[in-house]
Amino acid sequence: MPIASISVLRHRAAASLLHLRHLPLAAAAAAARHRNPSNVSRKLQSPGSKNFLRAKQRIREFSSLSPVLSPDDEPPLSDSQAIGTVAAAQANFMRVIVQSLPSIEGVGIGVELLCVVKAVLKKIKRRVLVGDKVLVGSIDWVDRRGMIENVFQRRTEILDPPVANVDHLLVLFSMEQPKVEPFLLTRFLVEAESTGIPLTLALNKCELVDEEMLVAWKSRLRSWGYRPIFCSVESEKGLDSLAFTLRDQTTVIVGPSGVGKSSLINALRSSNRPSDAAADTNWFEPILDSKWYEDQRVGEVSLRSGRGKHTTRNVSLLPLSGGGYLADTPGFNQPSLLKVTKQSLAEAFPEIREKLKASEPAKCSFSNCLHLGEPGCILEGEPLERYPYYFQLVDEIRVREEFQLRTFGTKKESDVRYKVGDMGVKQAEPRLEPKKHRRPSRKRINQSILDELDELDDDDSLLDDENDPILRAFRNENSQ
Ligand SMILES: Nc1nc2c(ncn2[C@@H]2O[C@H](COP(=O)(O)OP(=O)(O)OP(=O)(O)O)[C@@H](O)[C@H]2O)c(=O)[nH]1
Ligand SMILES: [Zn+2]
Repeated sequence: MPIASISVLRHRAAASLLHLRHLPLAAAAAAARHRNPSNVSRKLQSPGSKNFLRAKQRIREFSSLSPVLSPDDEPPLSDSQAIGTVAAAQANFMRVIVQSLPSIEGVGIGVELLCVVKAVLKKIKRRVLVGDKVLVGSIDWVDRRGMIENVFQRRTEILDPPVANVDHLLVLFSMEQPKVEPFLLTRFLVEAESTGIPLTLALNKCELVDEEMLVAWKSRLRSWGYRPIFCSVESEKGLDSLAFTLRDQTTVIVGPSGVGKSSLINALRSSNRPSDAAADTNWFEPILDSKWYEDQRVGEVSLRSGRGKHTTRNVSLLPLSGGGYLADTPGFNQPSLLKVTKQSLAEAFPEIREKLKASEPAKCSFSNCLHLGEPGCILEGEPLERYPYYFQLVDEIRVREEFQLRTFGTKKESDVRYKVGDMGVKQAEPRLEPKKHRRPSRKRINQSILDELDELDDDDSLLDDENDPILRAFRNENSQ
C-alpha cells in the first residue's frame, strides 16, 4: 500500500480542542458549501445579532452532547450503551465490536453492532474512522444495532488506508516468488519508519530457500538494524511467533503484491495457535451472515492496477482470535515516500540513526548535514551496506522537493495534494484554496452559522422510521 502517505497525528487532544475552538469558522465553511435557496430565504428573515448569540449557545450545547473523551476515559454506561472499536465502515454504516459494556445477562464482550453515526458528530466535524474507539448508545441488544454517540481521541492516525489507533506495522516480504529485493525492501521500511509507529519485519515463503540463505539474510538484516521473523504460511513456520507479536495490538500489514499478506492473515485467523489457547474462543460473535469478515481472497493480481484483485477501498480490521486486530492493505509495489523529507530520511534508517545517536554530543560540521559521509560528517568512512540506497533516496527526495518548489512554490507536503492514478502512481497538484486572501465578513460568518443550525434541524427531522439508515441497510441486505 502506499503506507506511503501514512502520517501520524499524535496527541490529538490539542488538535481536537483547536477544532472545537474553530468551530464557527468550520461551520461557516460547511454552510457556504451547502447553501441552498431555502437557506437564502431564511437569511432574509434572519434577525441578526440576537440570533447569533442563540446560535453560539446552541453550538456549545451540541458540543457538550459529545465532550472530547481522552483514550483512557471510562464514562459511566447505561444499559443501552457500550464502548467498542470500529472494525469496518461502509457508506453510513459502521461495524462496531464491543469491548466493554454494562453487565447485561446474555451479552458478552466481542458482540458486533451495526451502527450509524449520530448527526451531531457529523455537524461538529468529528469524523469516525475504522480503528476508532467509540461510545455507542441507543443499543438494541436483540437486533444488534446502535448509534455512535462519541469518539475517543486517537493515539495515532494513518491516512492511506485511513485507520485510527494503529499500534504496529507488519512489513511483509517473501524470500522467493517474488524474491526479496533489498532496495524495494528498504523503500517499504523507510516508509513504515517514517510513521513513527513500531514495526516488525517478516519474511514469508521461507520454505522455498535453504537454511544457508536464511542465515545470510538474518545477519544482513541485523546490520540494517532489524530482527526479522522468518515464516512460511505453507509450512506454518514462524506463525506462532507472529501471532504472539500481534496479540492485543492493532496491526496494519504492508508489503508488495504476492508476498502472502492475505494468506498470512487467513492463517493467523484460523485459530489453534498456542497464543489463542488462553483466549475465550467465543470472544468474537459476528452478525449472522456477515460477509465483512470472510477470509481474505488469495492469489490473483490485476495487471492494470498492479493491485491484488480482491482489493477493496474499505479497509477492515479483522479480529484475531488471540486478541487484537489485523488490517490488510492492497499490495503496492512502490511506496511513494511522500511524507519523508531529505532531513528526516536519516532517521528512517535504524543503522544510521544509531550511529548518529552513539556519536552524540559530537555533531557534523554542517548544521543541516544530510550525512552523505563527506569530510566533516560524523558518518565519514562508515561501512554501511545501505549507504548507496540512502544516497539514492536523498537524491529522489531532493528532485521531488525541487519539483514541488518550482511547480507549487512550496516544499510543504500539506500544500500539495496527490491523486492516485493507474498502477497506484501518485500525481501531485496544488491544493487550491480559492479566495484565500479574502477574509469573510463577520456578518457572513454569523449568517453561515445560522444556516448550519437550520440544516441541523432539517437533518434531525429526517431520522424517522422511513429514513432510518439502519433499517434501510437491513432492508437492502435482506433483499440481496
Ligand atoms: N510457497 C509459498 N507460497 C505462499 C506462501 N504464502 C502464500 N503463498 C502464495 O503466494 C501467492 C500470493 O499470496 P497472497 O496472500 O494473495 O499475497 P498478497 O500479499 O495478499 O497479494 P496482494 O493481495 O496482491 O497484495 C498465493 O498463491 C499464495 O498461495 C508460502 O508460505 N509459501
Ligand atoms: Zn553528517
